[in-house]
Amino acid sequence: MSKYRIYDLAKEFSTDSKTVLSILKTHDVNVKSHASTVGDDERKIVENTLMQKKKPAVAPKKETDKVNIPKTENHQENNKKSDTNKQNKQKSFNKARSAQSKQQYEKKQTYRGNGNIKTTVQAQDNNKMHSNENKETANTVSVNKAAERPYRSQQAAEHNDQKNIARPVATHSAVATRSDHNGANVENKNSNNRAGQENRPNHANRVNQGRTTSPNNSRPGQGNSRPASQGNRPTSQGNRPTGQSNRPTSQGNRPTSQGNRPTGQSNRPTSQGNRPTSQGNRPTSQSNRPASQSNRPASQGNRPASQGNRPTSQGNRPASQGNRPTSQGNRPTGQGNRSASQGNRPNGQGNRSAGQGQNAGQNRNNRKNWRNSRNNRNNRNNRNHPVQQKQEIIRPKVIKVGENISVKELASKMTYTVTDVIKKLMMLGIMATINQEIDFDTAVLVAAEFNINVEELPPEVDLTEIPEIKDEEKDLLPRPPVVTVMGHVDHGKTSLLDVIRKTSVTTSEAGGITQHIGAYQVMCKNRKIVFLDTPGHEAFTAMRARGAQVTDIAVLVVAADDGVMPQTLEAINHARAAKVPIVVAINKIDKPGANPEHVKQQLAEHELVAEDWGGETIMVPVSAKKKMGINDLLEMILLVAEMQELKANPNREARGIIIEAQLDKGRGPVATVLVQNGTLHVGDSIIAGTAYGKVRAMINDRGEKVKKAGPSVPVEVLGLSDVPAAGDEMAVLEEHLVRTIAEKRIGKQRTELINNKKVSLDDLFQQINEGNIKDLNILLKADVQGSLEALQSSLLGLNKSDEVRVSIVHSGVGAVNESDVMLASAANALILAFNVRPDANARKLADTEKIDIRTYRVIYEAINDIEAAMKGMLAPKYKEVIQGKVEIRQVMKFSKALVAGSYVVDGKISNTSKIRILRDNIVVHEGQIESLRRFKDDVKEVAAGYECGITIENYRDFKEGDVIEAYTMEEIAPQDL
Ligand SMILES: Nc1nc2c(ncn2[C@@H]2O[C@H](COP(=O)(O)OP(=O)(O)OP(=O)(O)O)[C@@H](O)[C@H]2O)c(=O)[nH]1
Repeated sequence: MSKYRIYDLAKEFSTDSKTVLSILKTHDVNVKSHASTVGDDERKIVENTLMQKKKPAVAPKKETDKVNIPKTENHQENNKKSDTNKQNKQKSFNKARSAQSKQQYEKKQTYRGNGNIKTTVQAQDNNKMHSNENKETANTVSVNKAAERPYRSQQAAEHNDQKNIARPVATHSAVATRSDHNGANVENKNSNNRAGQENRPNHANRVNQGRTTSPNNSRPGQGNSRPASQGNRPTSQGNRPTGQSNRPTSQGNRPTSQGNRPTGQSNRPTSQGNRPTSQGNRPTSQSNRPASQSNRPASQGNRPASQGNRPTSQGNRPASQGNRPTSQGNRPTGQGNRSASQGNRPNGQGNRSAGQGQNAGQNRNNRKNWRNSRNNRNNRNNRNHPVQQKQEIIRPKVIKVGENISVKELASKMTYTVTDVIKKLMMLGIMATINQEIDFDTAVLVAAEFNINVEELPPEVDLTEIPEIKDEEKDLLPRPPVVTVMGHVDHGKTSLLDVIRKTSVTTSEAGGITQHIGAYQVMCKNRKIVFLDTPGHEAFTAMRARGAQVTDIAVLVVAADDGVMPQTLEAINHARAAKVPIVVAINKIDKPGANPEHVKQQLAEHELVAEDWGGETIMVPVSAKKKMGINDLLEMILLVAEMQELKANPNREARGIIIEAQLDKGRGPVATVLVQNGTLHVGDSIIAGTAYGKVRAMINDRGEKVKKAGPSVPVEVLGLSDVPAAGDEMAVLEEHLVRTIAEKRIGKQRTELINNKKVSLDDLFQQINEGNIKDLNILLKADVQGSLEALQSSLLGLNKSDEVRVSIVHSGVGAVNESDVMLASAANALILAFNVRPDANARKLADTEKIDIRTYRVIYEAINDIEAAMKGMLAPKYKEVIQGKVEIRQVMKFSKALVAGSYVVDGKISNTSKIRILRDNIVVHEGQIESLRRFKDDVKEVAAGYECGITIENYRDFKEGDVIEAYTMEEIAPQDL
C-alpha cells in the first residue's frame, strides 16, 4: 500500500493541502496536517471528491454530450441495424480506427495469423466505441496501467479458483488473447474457448470475465459473433437458454452469482476495473473491484475475446442487467437493493432475447442497449459508491453566530470551505484572511450568498465577572468613612496619621518614605474612621489614584511652609475624578515660615475655596509635630462623612478591595483587604483578581487576630492561593465558583496580554508559534518611491503560505515620524525603514509603544530578515527525527532502476522515510525513497544489521560508500495558549 503526504496529494490533484485535509476530515480520516500520510483508500477519497467537485463546472457540456452523442450513436445503430453484413460493419469500424493503433495491432497479429486481425481490430473499434460511450456518460475513462496490474494478478487468482476451467494465469497481451480466441471462432470450431479465456485476464471487464467462465462447445454462432464486438453480448445472452443446457458449469455459477450479487456489491465500491474475473463468480469479483470505473473502457477493449462464451454464463443475467442502471440510480446504499433492481432490468433482457439465435450483427441494438446499460451501470456504481455517499455534505439552513466570528469558524459552521467564504467576502468587497473576524452583519451577508440564514447568539456572559448583590434599603446600616491622606512629598502625611493613631510609622519606613498603602482604623468621639495612608512619591501615582477610588473622603495635606506643589495638584485631581470630597489639612503650622493663608490662596486658585474665604472646602490648620488641630480634623471628617450618609449591609457576603498584598515568607500571600460591604469571616471562600482561597486567618490594624471584619474594616487576610494586586476586588463566593472564576480570569488575562503584545521581528517567531499572529503587518518607509515599490512587491512575494501573510498597512516616502509609530501601534505593525530613520519623537514614542523599527540600507537584507522570521515561525511545527543510517555497499544497475545495495548500520529505514545522502559527511542529495526491498520483496522497513535494496526517487547519482540518513519529520503539537 502506498503512502501519500497530504501536500503531495494536493500537488497531484492541483489543489491545496487544506482542501485535501478538509476532504479527508469530512470522511473521518484522522489527518493532522499537510505532512500527514495517508494510504491508497484516502487518496481515492480525495480523487473522487475532487472529481465530483469538478463535475458541476462541466456539467452543461456533458449534458449536451449526453444528448447529442447518443443521437449519433442511435443513428449509427440504426444504420447498423439495416446492415446485416457483419463484415461491412467491421470495415466501417476499421476505418474509424486510428492508423497508429491499427499498425500496432497488425504488428502483433503477425504472430498469430491474418485470420485474427480483423476480429482484433474490431475489438479495438469496440473498445473505442465503449470508450466514447463512457465519455458520453461522463465517466472518466483512462487506460490505467497501474489499475490493470492488480487486476491481472487478481484474475490469476480467480482463475485458479475456477475448477471447471483450467485457465492458465494470463500474462499476455490482450491482442494475443483475442487472436487466439477469435481464431477459434472464425473457424467455427466451437471448441472449448478456453484458449481465449486463458488470455482473458487482460480484460478488465467484469462482463468479459463472467463470460470467460463458460467454455461452451455448443454455441458456435455466438462464438463467432461475439468477437466482432461487445455489442454482441445481448445476442449471446439471447441464446443462453439454449446454451444453458450445454453449459452446466458456467450457467450454474452465474445465476448463483447474480443472486449473490447484492452481497458482493457491498464491497463493490472499489472498482469495476478489477471486476474482470468472471461473472460466474461475480459476487466475488465484484468485491474486489478496485475503484474506478474509469478503467473500464480500456478493459472493454478486450471483451470480444471473452464474449464468445458469454451467453453461457449469462443464463440468468438478463433479468439483472438490462435496466440495472435505472433502478440503481436511486440506490443510495446500492448494495442491498441490487437484487431489487433486477426487476427493472427487463429492457436489457428484452434486447438480449431479441438477439437470441441471431448473429451479432442483428443484435446491434441489443449491443447498444448493453453498452448503455453498462455505462449506466457505471453511473450507478458511481452513485452507489459508498465513499462518495459519505461525501454528501448536509448544509445547514440556519447557523448561529455571535457578535463576531472568524472566517474559518463561519466556513465550518456553513460546511463550506474557507476558500469559498473568502471568495464570497471578496465579492462583497471585503478582503479577509482565514483567521480574521467578521462582524455579525457581514456574516449574515456572506451566509446569504450560500442561502443560509444567520441567527444571532445572545451576548456572551462574562464568567469572570462577579455578580452584584443589591441590598435592601432596610438592611443598610451606617458605616465608618474611609479616608485617604494625600499630598506632596514630605508634607507630613505619615506624621499626621501617626499622630492620629498615636503610633509611629515613620521610623520603620525604609528611607523614611511610605512605600505602600497602609490602612488604619481610629476612634473619634466613639465613631470609627478608617485611614488609608497613600504614598506621596511620584512613582506611586497609580497607587494613589487607586487609593482615591476606594475612599469616601480625601484629606489633602499641604505643608503651610511649602504651599501647593505639583503632587498636591495631582492629588486634587484624583480626588475630583473620584468625586470624593476633600478636607484640607494645612500642616506644619508650627513652623516659623508657615503661611496658611497663602496656602488657602493657592488652593483657591485651584477651585478649593476655604469656608472662611466664602467657599465650601473645609480647611483645618494642623501640626503633626506639635499634635495641634488633630481633633478638629477628625471632627471635620466625621462631619463630612455624616453628610455623605455612608451605609452598608453587614449581614451579607463580603465585598472589598485589596489595599495592598505581599508574599510573606512565613505566612504566604498576605493581602490587606478593606471590606466595603458585608462581613468577611474566617473560613469564607474568597476571590481577589486571579487569587482565590479560604480565609485562614484575619489580623486587624493593631495586629490582633479577628474572626470577622465588617464594612469599612481593613484586615490582613491569609489563605489566598496567590498574591493579588492592589486595587483588586475581593468577593466571598461559593467554594466551587471561586476556583472556576479565577481560572477563567487567568485565561482571559493571558489572552489580553497576548493581544496587547506588539509585534516585533525578534519575537515574531514565538508569537506566530503561539498562534497569535496570522498577518505580519508592516509599515514601510523609504527614501524614494522606487525603493518603496521594490520593497513592497518583494515583501508581498513572501506570501506563499496561508498561515502567515505579510500585509503592508501603510507605505510612504520620508523619515519615520510619530504618526507612523501611532499607526503601527494601532495596527500592531512593525516599521521597516529603508534608507530613512525615525526622528527623535518617533523613536521616543516607539519606545513607549514598544514598536519595532527596523532600518535597512539593502533591500535584500530587509527581505531576508522578514523571510527568516516568517520561516522561523513555521519551521518549529515539525521536527526532524533521525531513524537510522544506511551504508551503500554496492550500486546495482537494472534496466529500469539503479539500486543501492545497502546495509542498515544503525536504527532502521522505512519505505516512507525521508532520506539525505551523505558523501564524506556532506549532503549530496535530499529526497525520498522510491522502493525498499529485501531480496525481491518490497518491505516496509529494514532494521539495523540487515541488507536491503533501495531506489531513490529521482536520483541515481549515489555511489558506493555513500551514507543514507533516514529521517522523518514529526509534527510538534501546537503550544497551548
Ligand atoms: N515642623 C514640623 N515638621 C513636620 C510636621 N509633620 C511632619 N513633619 C516632618 O516632615 C517630614 C516628613 O514627614 P512625613 O510624615 O514623612 O511626610 P510624608 O508626606 O508622609 O512623606 P512621604 O512618606 O515621603 O510621602 C518629617 O521629617 C516630619 O518630622 C509638622 O507638623 N511640623
